[in-house]
Amino acid sequence: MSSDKVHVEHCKGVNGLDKVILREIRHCSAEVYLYGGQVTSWKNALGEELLFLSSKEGRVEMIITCTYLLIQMKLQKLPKAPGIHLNETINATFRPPRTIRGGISICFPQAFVDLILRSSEEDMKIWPRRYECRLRVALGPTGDLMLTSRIRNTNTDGKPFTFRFAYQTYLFVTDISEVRVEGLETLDYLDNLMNRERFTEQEDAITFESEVDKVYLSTPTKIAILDHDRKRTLELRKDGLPDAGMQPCLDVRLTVRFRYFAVVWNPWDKKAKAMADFGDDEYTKMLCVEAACVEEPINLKPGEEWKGRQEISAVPSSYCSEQLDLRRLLLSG
Ligand SMILES: O=P(O)(O)OC[C@H]1O[C@H](O)[C@H](O)[C@@H](O)[C@@H]1O
Repeated sequence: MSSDKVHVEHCKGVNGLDKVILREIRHCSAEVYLYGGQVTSWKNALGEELLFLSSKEGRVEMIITCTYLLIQMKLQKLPKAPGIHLNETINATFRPPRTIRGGISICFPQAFVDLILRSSEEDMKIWPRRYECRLRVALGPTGDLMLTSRIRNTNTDGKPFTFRFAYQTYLFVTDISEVRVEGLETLDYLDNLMNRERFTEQEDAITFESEVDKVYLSTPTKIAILDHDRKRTLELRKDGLPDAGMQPCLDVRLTVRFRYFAVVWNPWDKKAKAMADFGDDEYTKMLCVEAACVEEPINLKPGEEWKGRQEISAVPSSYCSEQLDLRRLLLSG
């Protein structure tokens, strides 16, 4: 790719670890490390960071292989549109879906990176299942951050396996006491701080005054996180997928709607102090809102593949939800 078109860049990050930077045309950006496939940065067009990263070093965990292989980096272009040609003497050949070389091509980029993680022999000792885990991290045309995961059972012994999944998304907020979460009101939740007992949310919107660790059930397709101080709303969507389905043949795709679960977590002051990889006051600057399948594990037979997806967009809080929908409709129409 020539330098004026570089929207995806593979480079070295902290401690020489490989990372990929995605840049969208209005200068929104996202960074993803091959180590863990972890998205460590997502910035809007003003260069403001929208994700939270702890200032402390993380813990050492016994985990299965966590360095993904980079399999594809792409600047996706719309097909170059055939124009209206008044001069019939031109001799180029136009034949959709082939592109037309010359004239003015309209490029509408959507940069993405595809990563893959496969079980190694070492992993088999810890979790004796063969799998292929694919992750696509993409920036949408308006700077939305889109994550798509596909997990495939590649067991050769005919055995199914089960797993749980979450996009543990640490959002940066200006001041947690000024944050509201909308879309989860009146829903049932399991409270992790009360032995996963089931309650019904009584508040009109969720606000934060103490530690929260809840798993909301049957959640809607959209959850809004309103950051009052920054006058910004983060909209998390976890739908837009075909219905869940299983077919009696190999190579089926299972699509699970993340709408069923959403984890909302903030450790608050005491737990923050007790966490070695978290600054004492950093709880005021973050909120975890996670699209997850944590209650019912996902079951995959050999050859089956599960797909999950999460999208987040950042918009000024002055947009009301109808305007959001209208804007999205106009952009997609
Ligand atoms: O420390 P970690 O394993 O990364 O988990 C951090 C937090 O993640 C989730 O949000 C869970 O609901 C919490 O119970 C947990 O404390």
